[in-house]
Amino acid sequence: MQQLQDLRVSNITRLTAPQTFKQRLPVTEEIARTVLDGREEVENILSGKDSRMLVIVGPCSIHDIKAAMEYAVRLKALRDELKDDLCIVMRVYFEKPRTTIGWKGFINDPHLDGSFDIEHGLHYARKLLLDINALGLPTATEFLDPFTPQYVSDLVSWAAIGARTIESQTHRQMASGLSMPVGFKNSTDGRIQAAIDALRSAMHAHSFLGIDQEGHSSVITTTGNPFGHIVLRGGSQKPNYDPDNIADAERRLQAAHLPSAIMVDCSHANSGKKHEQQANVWDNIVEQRVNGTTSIIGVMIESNLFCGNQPFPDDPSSLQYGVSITDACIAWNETETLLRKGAVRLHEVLRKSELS
Ligand SMILES: O=C[C@H](O)[C@H](O)COP(=O)(O)O
Ligand SMILES: C=C(OP(=O)(O)O)C(=O)O
Repeated sequence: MQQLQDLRVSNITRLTAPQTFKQRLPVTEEIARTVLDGREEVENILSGKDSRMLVIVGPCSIHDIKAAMEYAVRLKALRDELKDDLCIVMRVYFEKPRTTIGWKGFINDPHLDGSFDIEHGLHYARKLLLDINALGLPTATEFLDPFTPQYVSDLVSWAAIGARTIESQTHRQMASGLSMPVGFKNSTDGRIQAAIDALRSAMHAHSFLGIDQEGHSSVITTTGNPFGHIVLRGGSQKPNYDPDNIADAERRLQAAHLPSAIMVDCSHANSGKKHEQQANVWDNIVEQRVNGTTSIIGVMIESNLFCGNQPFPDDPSSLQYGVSITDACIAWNETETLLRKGAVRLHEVLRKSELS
């Protein structure tokens, strides 16, 4: 008999089950409080009970635990300082969806050397999420591989479904079972409708294939996620955060009988992938909010200790510390300045609406 399967599979390595990771790296009471409070803050912003601006900010991707922790310590202090006007959550992205090929993130290849040590990637990712939450700083991530949430989603307060997977039924089903609010990006070509369709799909119950906590192939049945919203990230080399595009998104959401809750990604096609442009997008969004566009509930910013990016290394020891190895980010100093400036501007509006 000729071989019928695995003709193009060179290896299958069994992974440790999610529950074993959780026993090795358990959640403490204090960490659980940070995760749950973070989710509740985001939910309150989405339902209009909390009028602060949600800010998902942090590196395009995590590749160095030490630098990520240094960033987290700084961000926690800024979160506390600006807490009256902004709800700051750290972007902690471990999975990178690629347009064609490229490094697929820290979980897939944590040693940056093509050894694809996913077992350690999951371990270090879980450990970093625990450490960041232990600071009292909630986390945000993109979920890409449908098995990843079983390993780390208990430590995440906001999740994204990215522009490259927004039309995928697998990802919509996954989002329907996630325990935290989820942002759905518009497609890479700029279409908003795919994000709205994803949002509607994820609100519903689904049954699909997945793994359970013991790592067994299982049927997962979900109840649907009521805390979804769209994220405008621009597309086809064009931004989509201007008032006309925001109004168009509001109309489409209303037509679909969905709440008008929109996040704007200051990076990606909204910045033309030029990190210097992110501040302009942020300023524009703050002004739209000040002028009464309450449908804009939050922003995403790609920021790192130092600005710009560097090529994926042949030799990981040659990397510059605190600089992105995926999309270019704004530097920490600029992040602090622009968030402080925006918070002052938003403060007047928040106080006015509280008084009225
Ligand atoms: O956010 C990161 C990138 O924009 C995304 O992973 C796509 O990257 P690529 O087009 O370089 O593959
Ligand atoms: C890949 C990302 O974004 P998008 O899906 O919008 O391209 C990202 O935020 O890292």
